[in-house]
Amino acid sequence: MAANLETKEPILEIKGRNSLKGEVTISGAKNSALVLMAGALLCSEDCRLRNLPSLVDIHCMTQILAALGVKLQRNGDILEINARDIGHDQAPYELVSQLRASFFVIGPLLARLGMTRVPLPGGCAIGARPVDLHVQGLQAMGADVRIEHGVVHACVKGNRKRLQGAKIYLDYPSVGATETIMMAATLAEGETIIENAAQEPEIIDLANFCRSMGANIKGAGTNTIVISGVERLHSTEYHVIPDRIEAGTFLIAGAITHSEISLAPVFPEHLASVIAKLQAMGPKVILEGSDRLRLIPGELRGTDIETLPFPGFPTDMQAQFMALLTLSEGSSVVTETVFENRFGHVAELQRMGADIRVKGKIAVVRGVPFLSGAPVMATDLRASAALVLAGLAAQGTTVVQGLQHLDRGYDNLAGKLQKLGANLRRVNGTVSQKSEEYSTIR
Ligand SMILES: CC(=O)N[C@H]1[C@@H](OP(=O)(O)OP(=O)(O)OC[C@H]2O[C@@H](n3ccc(=O)[nH]c3=O)[C@H](O)[C@@H]2O)O[C@H](CO)[C@@H](O)[C@@H]1O
Ligand SMILES: C=C(OP(=O)(O)O)C(=O)O
Repeated sequence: MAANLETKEPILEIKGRNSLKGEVTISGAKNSALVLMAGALLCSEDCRLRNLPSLVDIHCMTQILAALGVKLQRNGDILEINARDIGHDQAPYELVSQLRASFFVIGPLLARLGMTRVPLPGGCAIGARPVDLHVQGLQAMGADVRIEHGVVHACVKGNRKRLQGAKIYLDYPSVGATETIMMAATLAEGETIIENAAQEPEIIDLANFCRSMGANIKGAGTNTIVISGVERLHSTEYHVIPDRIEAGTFLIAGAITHSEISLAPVFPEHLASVIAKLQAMGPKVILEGSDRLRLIPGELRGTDIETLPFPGFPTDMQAQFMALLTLSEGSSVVTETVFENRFGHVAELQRMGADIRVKGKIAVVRGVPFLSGAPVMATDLRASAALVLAGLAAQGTTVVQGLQHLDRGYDNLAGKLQKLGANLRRVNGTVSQKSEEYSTIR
């Protein structure tokens, strides 16, 4: 029990074992919106992004663009961006250090200005996360790149004004490196071919966004992307795709609480591996119309999961699935192949009674009959979601700390769960175990 927990940080108190009901609206995709905001730097005319989620990461990216001299205006889920006058070539360290996607400004800034300086990025502490593939790609396109005091300095070599098209093979299909090279190549001279490119839906969204501004990009969504550089891009209005990871998190919320819920809008093809694994465990996922999913709960059986680049099972869903596996019958093996340090949630799930053993990149989960509420600390974004999910199913009260991680990437997760009937509340400051202020228990 989390009795009389004293904390000044905001926390989430969850009373578990409530069933959920109803429909949840899925917000725009964080990882798409962030890279599209960087992509807007490629264009000197107005860009309007619709369906932007409300997240700390988005706010932070807005501040980075503003610090570069970009004019921005947000109205609800719409963001107007005008990057005609980029006044600074250096992105500010205090902001860039807070999120990984901040580094993605390097490609567009280099393509637009011929030079730029971008500090090494932050983001979830889930591995070393180097930027060597981004750097090698830019170098192949004729950039001089050096790293000094944690800042990447890049400029177009010699007296050329534009980057040059190149054939680039990625040693690993890195999402970020594919995006950096794609954006840089959009305004380069000649043709760029990216081989072993990432195939994530966010790559297709970036290609569609750039195309809507007049870029010439083919093959996005396959492992070979061909970009023919153009001299300039024009104004656009663009709708961000739904967040497949938020959708996956809600599917698990339904499965772990044995509740029937539906979610929309979603692109079901973005969730194919997640749906396949859920169905292998017992619940059913039904497609209604073209963009609504209904989760029908079922008895939970363990299954094995291996994270892989898209279309494989997403690393950004591994922690949430692990929460579900802790309550599933039998043993499951979870193999994390994308990031070398993405098991931060394990120790916290163990505090709630989960039976998990970790060796290197493999975790063996043996299902237990129940989890018990406990005070737990989120170590990164998806770990925080996993703890919330575990809390929804646990007996008693779970108190999740470290909400700065959750706020980076989930648009009002607590509010959306509350609307579905979850018994939770967010508290800023000191908390005790008293429960009068909880929402009504069904
Ligand atoms: C803001 C954003 O979009 N974040 C997503 C993006 O992160 P991000 O773009 O950082 O992920 P990458 O695909 O680049 O990283 C995958 C692997 O490649 C390695 N690597 C990457 C780049 C590089 O230059 N050198 C290198 O070795 C990384 O350390 C990691 O082990 O894709 C990940 C993989 O789907 C997701 O988990 C993140 O949510
Ligand atoms: C790892 C993630 O984000 P980032 O790359 O921004 O750290 C994530 O979205 O799960």
